[in-house]
Amino acid sequence: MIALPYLCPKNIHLDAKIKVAAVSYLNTKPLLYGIEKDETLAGQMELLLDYPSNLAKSLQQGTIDMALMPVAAMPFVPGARIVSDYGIASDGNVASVCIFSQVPIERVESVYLDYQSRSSVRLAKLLLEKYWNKNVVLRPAPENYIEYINDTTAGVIIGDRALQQRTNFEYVYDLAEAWEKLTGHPFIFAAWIANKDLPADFLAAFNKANAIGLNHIDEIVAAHPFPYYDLKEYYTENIKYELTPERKKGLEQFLEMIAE
Ligand SMILES: C=C(O[C@@H]1C=C(C(=O)O)C=C[C@H]1O)C(=O)O
Repeated sequence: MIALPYLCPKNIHLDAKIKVAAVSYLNTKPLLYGIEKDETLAGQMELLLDYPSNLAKSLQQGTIDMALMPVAAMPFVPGARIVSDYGIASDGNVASVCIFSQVPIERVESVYLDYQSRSSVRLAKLLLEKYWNKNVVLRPAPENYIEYINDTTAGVIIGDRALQQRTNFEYVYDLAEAWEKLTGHPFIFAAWIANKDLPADFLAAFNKANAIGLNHIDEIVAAHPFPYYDLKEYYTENIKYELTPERKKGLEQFLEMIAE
């Protein structure tokens, strides 16, 4: 039989770009710096931005191929695997993942859970129970929920909005710091995750490109004026980008604890 390569559906897919989705917050800018500048990668992939809970949904639904996905969603995405050495982590004191409250945690009776998050809301539930020993009402958050954080109702807020809210509340409880106190481990919030095999050469180039921005932090800070928080401190002290063995131990423990 004569092979007709131009009719083979496989060849059509050769032209399809790999759909990669990243977190749309400031915390991800250093990882994207090198990726966006790399012309070879740009030719191979399409970059989309969204908030974390939507990234998990898109990977689960198969509308994207790879995402900087919240690790708490891993058990719900069949075939999910970490495909890079970079992600969004913290060794304690992440600054942008906190429970915000106008009363001390001892008096909190209910907590709104940020609809944009998967990892931090799961972490908050775990910490309220095991670190603060509290039994509170957990509330799904409407879009404008920050307005309703008052009195004995607290709220988990993540990302840029959390950095903006730090001076608006009497009490700010950092969840990576509480996790570190509870377990002695760092915390990984999100990692580059795929649920299918992707070309090894693409993944290798993608991995390398992640590291480039980490050597250009001053330039990235200058390109993103942000009056609410010192981004240099955020990128160098609060967020940790390398998925080191020590940080992966924290991830392993988190996944074990949420599976219980
Ligand atoms: C530190 C952060 O890490 C994140 C928190 C996530 C989550 O809670 O699901 C997911 C991705 C990261 O953006 C943050 O957003 O502030």
